[in-house]
Amino acid sequence: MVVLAGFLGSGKTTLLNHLLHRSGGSRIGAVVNDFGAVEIDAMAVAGALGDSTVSLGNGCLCCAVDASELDEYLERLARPSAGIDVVVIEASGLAEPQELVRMVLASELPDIVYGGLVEVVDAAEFDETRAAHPGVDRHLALADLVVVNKIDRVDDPEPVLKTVRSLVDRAAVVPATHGRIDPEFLFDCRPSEERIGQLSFDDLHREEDEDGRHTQHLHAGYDTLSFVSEQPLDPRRLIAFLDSRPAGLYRIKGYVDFGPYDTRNRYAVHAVGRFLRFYPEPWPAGAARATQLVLIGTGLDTGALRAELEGCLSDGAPHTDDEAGMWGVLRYVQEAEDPAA
Ligand SMILES: Nc1nc2c(ncn2[C@@H]2O[C@H](COP(=O)(O)OP(=O)(O)OP(=O)(O)O)[C@@H](O)[C@H]2O)c(=O)[nH]1
Repeated sequence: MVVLAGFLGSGKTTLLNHLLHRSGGSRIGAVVNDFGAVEIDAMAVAGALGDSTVSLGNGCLCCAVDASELDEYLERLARPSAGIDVVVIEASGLAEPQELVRMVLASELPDIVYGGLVEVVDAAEFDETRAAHPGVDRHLALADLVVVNKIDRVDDPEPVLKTVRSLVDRAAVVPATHGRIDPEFLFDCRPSEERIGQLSFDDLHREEDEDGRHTQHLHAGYDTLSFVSEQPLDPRRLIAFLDSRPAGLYRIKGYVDFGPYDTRNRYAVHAVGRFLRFYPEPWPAGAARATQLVLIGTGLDTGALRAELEGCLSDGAPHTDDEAGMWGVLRYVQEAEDPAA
């Protein structure tokens, strides 16, 4: 069992998808823990995994009451007939990794072996994330492997790599772009006995008891908004909304239906801090045409945001004379970018 954690939008799902495509002979199962009522992450990996994905849906895995709940999911993936070698638990971007590690260590399933904590870091947003959330340092100190992702977004990766190395406790620090790390590296990443000692149940409980379980979780101060609509969105209105998004709105993910503006494709959307990208992809056969978005941030007026998103709904006007309607969106589509390549 490998626990995959990292702050919102750092690239956990991207890394998981890379592992799924490059795992060689190993079979990988995944437990996807999303934050928000719409299971965007589960949708993003489901195609690649089929029956080997378990999605925990709404809520946060680190707040699950006990390990037995997790065991229920793991049992499905760990049974020999599933033929799965490695299970990756992708934590929501706001999860507390030590809670997840504690739950894996507490698993009563005989076949479950804890295989380490992988933390993904967004190299481009690292300084700001740390400044806003000092808890991130604590997470890095617990990690067995730190993937410093999005190296392509920084001019000089050395300063961030140096800072990360100063925060880890013997963990390997690997720079990466689009989560492309050697899977062998990750699967071999077993914690030494010393590390298990460091992450003993006692230590983890102690931390929990002293500080209170929920109050210090990263997600305690976060607002989330899930927006679902079967009515397509108007591309110009959505771009106007995104261009003026409030600073506290740190993360947006999901799929957008632009209706008649592009009947063939849905548009996966990712905003992380200042970063915004659309990824058009053909609608999967049989998929319901709908927009599904999750917005996460601090100090959000979720009622006002919902109203603004409702204001982005298309009024159904024909667009035949409006070829330029999608230009704003296409500005944020990157050509020939294939995260899985
Ligand atoms: N430029 C660049 N973008 C990346 C890289 N890795 C991931 N991304 C993009 O960053 C965005 C967020 O990636 P995800 O993999 O969804 O991040 P996540 O950590 O699973 O996000 P949460 O589930 O919200 O915590 C997507 O638009 C990715 O395509 C990278 O190395 N470079």
